[in-house]
Amino acid sequence: MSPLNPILDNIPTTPGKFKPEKSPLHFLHHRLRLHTTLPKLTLVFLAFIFLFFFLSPPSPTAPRRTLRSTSWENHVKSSAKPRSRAAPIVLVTGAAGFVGSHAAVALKRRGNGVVGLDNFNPYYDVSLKKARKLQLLDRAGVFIVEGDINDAVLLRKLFGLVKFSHVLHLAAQAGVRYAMVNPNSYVESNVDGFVNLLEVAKSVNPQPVIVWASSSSVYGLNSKVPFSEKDRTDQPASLYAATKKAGEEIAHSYNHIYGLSITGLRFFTVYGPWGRPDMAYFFFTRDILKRRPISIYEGAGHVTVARDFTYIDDVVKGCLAAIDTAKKSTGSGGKKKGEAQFRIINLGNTSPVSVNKLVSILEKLLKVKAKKKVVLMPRNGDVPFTHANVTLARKELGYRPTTDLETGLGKFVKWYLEFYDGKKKSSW
Ligand SMILES: O=C(O)[C@H]1O[C@H](OP(=O)(O)OP(=O)(O)OC[C@H]2O[C@@H](n3ccc(=O)[nH]c3=O)[C@H](O)[C@@H]2O)[C@H](O)[C@@H](O)[C@H]1O
Repeated sequence: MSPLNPILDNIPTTPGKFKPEKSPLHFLHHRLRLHTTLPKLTLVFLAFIFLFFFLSPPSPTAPRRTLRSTSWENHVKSSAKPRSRAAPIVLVTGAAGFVGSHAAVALKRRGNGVVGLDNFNPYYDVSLKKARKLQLLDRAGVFIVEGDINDAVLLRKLFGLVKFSHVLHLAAQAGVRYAMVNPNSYVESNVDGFVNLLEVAKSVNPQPVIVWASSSSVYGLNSKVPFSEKDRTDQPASLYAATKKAGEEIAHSYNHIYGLSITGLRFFTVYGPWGRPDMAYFFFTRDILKRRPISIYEGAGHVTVARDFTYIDDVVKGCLAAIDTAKKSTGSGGKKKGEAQFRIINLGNTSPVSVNKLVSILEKLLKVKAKKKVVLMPRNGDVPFTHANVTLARKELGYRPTTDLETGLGKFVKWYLEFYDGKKKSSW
């Protein structure tokens, strides 16, 4: 794991990189030419202390706790300072992710205190996550701690440093199809990690409000459209969907037992600049530009596959409105003091577009004809159709999506061409 906090960049990461013949002990010994036993022993002791503090390997997930640890703590505290006393102070998990980076920047820009947390895992190109950190978060003044939501010690440390009023929990193992490749990663992040976060959140005082990302995939095989929060969600089509649904049930139990105020937002296929390379619109763009064939799924009986593609700025507005409209948690120190708010809200675009149409928009924007292969949708967790009913989002959050797919993809393509051409890095 590479150190991402600039102040910690020069600390050796692995003991194996340390060359004994150039150790501080050797250096001091050589320079001082000590001949008596007592000073030698003192020197050995001092050297041992030095080696212990500076060269002990960090835990794989927690920030490096070295003699300089106060530096990262100070960064956390200063990033958490809101512009005005009444403004929210938000811990954003998954802050180097697609939605997380945009949301953290938007919160900071409007004057909230914001601290990011992200484990920079290699599910997709880590350099894109690092670029989001450098070009979005650092520029906006959001400090990001490299760590994992499964690290309870780190979470408690963060809550000890800052009285977070809200957690915007966006850290997750995303992607529908990858769940067949690495099922355990979904349980680890979306179930274990979420429980770990809620355990810490319920026990601190004051308890923060939790706003978190669920998914349209919980509707699974539901065929009643548009999808309303009242529709059944007990037929997941993928393990990803099952873990998001589990998250909703877990959230309910923590709300019920401990008085945590929790809002789950069901995101519908979010896309836009700085997006995720594992998503179809993103890798279709890469493959069309590289003149590689792309597979367009269709359902049995030539049924068109479609998604309610939702532009990132609309989703971010929904996240911020969820923070602003959430009622406070009622518990303290792990004890419920009264009923707390529990919400589940769709954040979609309300106008599904077929994958065929998505591709034709990309062809127009990229000025390249795609090499299309129409294939039967594999049994890999995909569902044929999503369509959000956002009546509740409008009522609760004042949510009104404003970006159609053509406009949103135009912004994505502009970013994509600048980012990858600018980096002269066309393959990943
Ligand atoms: O809202 C969600 O809950 C999820 O949204 C997203 O999943 P999806 O809606 O499946 O998006 P994405 O993979 O971009 O496929 C888009 C379309 O292209 C079709 N598709 C896909 C691949 C391919 O090769 N061909 C193809 O036609 C495919 O069948 C689909 O119709 C997030 O990844 C997920 O993390 C979760 O947040």
